[in-house]
Amino acid sequence: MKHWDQFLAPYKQAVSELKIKLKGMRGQFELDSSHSPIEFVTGRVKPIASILDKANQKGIPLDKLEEEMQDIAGMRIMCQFVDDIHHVVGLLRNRNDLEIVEERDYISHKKTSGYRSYHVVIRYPVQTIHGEKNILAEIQIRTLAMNFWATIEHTLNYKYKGIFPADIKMRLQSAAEAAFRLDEEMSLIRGEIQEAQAFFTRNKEFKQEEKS
Ligand SMILES: Nc1nc2c(ncn2[C@@H]2O[C@H](COP(=O)(O)OP(=O)(O)OP(=O)(O)O)[C@@H](O)[C@H]2O)c(=O)[nH]1
Ligand SMILES: Nc1ncnc2c1ncn2[C@@H]1O[C@H](COP(=O)(O)OP(=O)(O)OP(=O)(O)O)[C@@H](O)[C@H]1O
Repeated sequence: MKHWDQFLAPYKQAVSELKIKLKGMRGQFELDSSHSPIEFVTGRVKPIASILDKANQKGIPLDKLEEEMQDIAGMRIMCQFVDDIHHVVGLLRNRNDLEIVEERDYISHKKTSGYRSYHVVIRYPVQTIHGEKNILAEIQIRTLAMNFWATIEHTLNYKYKGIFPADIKMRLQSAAEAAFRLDEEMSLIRGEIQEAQAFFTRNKEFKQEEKS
C-alpha cells in the first residue's frame, strides 16, 4: 500500500497543479471580459483497481506503467462549442510548462461506439523533494454535449461490462449523432449566445457595484 502511495504521489500532485493552471486560464478570460473556451475542468488519478484491470487487459507489466499507461493522471476540459476545443488545444500547444507527446482527434474520427473528444497526451514535470519527475497525463477536451453522452455511455458500460445489447448500442450511436447535431446547431447561433452571456456578465457586475 505504501508502494502505491509513493507511486501515485507525483500523479496526484500533477492533477492538483493542472487543475489550478487550467481553471486559472478560465479566470484569465473572465478578467479580459472575453469568451472563455473553457467551461469547466475536472481531473482524477486513476483508481488502483482500474490501473490493475487496464494493465491486465493491455498486457502492460507493472514496472512499465510509467511509460505505457498514459491516463494515470487524467484531466478533462469541457467547452461550450466545438471551435472552443481547437482554441484550447492551441493554448496547450503554446504552453512551456508541459510538452505534448500525442494528439488523438476523436472528433473528426469518432470511435465506433459514437464517442467524440479530442485527446492530448502530455509530458508534465513534477517538482519533488528528490528532484524533477516527468510523468505522462491525458487531457480529454470535449463539448458539454459530448461529455453528457460519454458520461451516460460510461455508466451503461459498467452495467453491461462493455458488451451492449444490439438495441442499446444502436440507440447510443444515434444519441451520439444527436449530441453532435446539437453542437452544430449551437455553433450556428454562437454569436447570439455569446452576446447574451456578455450581457448577463455586465449586468451582474453592475448590480454588484451598486450593492457595494
Ligand atoms: N464513455 C466513453 N469513453 C471513452 C470511449 N473511448 C475512449 N474513452 C475515454 O478515453 C480514454 C481512452 O482513450 P483512448 O484514446 O481510446 O486510449 P487507448 O489507450 O487507445 O484506449 P483505452 O484502453 O480505452 O484507454 C478512456 O479511458 C475513456 O476515458 C468510449 O467509447 N466511451
Ligand atoms: N482524463 C480524465 N479526466 C477526468 N476524469 C476522467 C478521465 N478519464 C477518466 N475519468 C473518469 O474517472 C473515473 C474512473 O476512471 P477510469 O480510469 O476507471 O475510467 P476509464 O476512463 O473508463 O478507464 P479505462 O481506460 O481503464 O477504461 C470515471 O468516472 C471516468 O469517467
